[in-house]
Amino acid sequence: MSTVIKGGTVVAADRSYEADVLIEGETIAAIGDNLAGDKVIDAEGAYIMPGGIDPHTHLEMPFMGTTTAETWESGTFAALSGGTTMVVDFVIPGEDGMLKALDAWEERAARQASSDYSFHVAVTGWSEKIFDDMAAVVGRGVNTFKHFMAYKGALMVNDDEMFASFSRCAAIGALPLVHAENGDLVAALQQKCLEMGISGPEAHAYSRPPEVEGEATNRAIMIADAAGVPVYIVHTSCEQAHEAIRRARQKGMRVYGEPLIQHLLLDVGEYANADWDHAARRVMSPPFRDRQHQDSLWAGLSAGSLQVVATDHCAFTTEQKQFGRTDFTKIPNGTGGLEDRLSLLWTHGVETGRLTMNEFVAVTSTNIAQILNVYPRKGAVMVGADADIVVWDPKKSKTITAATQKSIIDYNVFEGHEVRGMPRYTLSRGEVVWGEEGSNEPRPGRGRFVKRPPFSAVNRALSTWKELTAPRAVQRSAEHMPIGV
Ligand SMILES: NC(=O)NCCC(=O)O
Ligand SMILES: [Zn+2]
Ligand SMILES: [Zn+2]
Repeated sequence: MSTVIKGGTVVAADRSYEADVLIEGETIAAIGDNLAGDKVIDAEGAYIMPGGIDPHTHLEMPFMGTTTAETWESGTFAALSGGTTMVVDFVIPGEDGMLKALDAWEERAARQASSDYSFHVAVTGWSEKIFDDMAAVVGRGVNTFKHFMAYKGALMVNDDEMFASFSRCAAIGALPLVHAENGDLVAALQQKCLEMGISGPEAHAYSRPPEVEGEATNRAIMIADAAGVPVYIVHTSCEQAHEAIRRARQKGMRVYGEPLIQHLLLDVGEYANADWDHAARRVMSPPFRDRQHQDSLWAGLSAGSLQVVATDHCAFTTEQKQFGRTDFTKIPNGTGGLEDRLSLLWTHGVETGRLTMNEFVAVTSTNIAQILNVYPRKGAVMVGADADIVVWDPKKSKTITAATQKSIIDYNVFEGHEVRGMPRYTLSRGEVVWGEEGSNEPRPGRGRFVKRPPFSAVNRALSTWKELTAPRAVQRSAEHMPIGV
């Protein structure tokens, strides 16, 4: 059975051109003029783009004494409805270690996911077992490891542990990811706010100023440089962190920065809202910033110093947020955005001229696939690639509201935002899973795990360079040594 998408404009990361796209089974078989297939999908007036990849989600994740309420079933369905065809979710090891945690995540995802998925695994300490398990994790198709510099007393790792883990990543061809906030400082500033009697959600932003993020970002980059490994900074929210990334990249270091759609669009003023629930629903780390930081992030996306737009979809219900009713440090950290990332970025990026359509495709899909070493199987409209495609209608519009969203959370932090640009159809491996001819129901069990091999081109190049420039002892003959040595 073949399908042809007809009458649209293919928008890739490097160019746009008019063509039909022929799909045979699960893959793209041809791109060209006047193609024919058993089934026709109308793309007149629309753009044919690679499906979005969200590289940062937390579905059903145990965190801060509770578990994120978005399930694999609801989260991946919400993703498809917004044009995202693959999510990469964070596995957080418990007492049983990485491999058991990976088993648990795989089981939940395999049973429920409608979209394809992959994983990152967190390194939350250091031991011989973690050293060994990291190689086993890579053997199972996961090439990225997450490090939290914040969440003191829970997930946080120190500099020694990060250096050990980053060095291990270099050896096994993996990419370290970092949540960059100085966890000691955050803990001290949280305590200070509580002592001052500021216990509401507004204290969340006071306790995590941009400097705390900028310092940690710079430190993570320096540790990665010493270890000889590329590094990916998750949820880059401010100029200070962006500056550290920009500076490192100008020096030739292999550093990636990931702004979130929330940090691009939502303002720190949200935490001052008189309604406690409104403010608490927006508590995430790092917190929202002001306009100056948002402008810096937008500039980074067009300048190329930031490469990816994600969501860090980590969604808790209002009831869960209320665990922190009397103490902001107990409000579960996290917000959502998985469903609306593409429409919001299109509206505020492409429609305003901040981004070209090609840059939009790059930061929502292609760059991510390249960085995560799964390109061009994912992230490309190309012959031989998986037919994960969004037929994007730039004229379709909606007002975002929790009342109609696919996410099962009882609110949406973008409530009331108008967006223009939405999927007409979303195809996952050749099948319409959302749109006028789709069933528009979750398809639990349809999604597949996407293996990502180690040793990307960047890993290899950096290892080669590090080996060439490694410290070497100078061989000196006895006559050039001080007497007595
Ligand atoms: N970002 C956030 O507040 N929650 C999710 C966990 C993390 O990524 O830090
Ligand atoms: Zn984080
Ligand atoms: Zn996260």
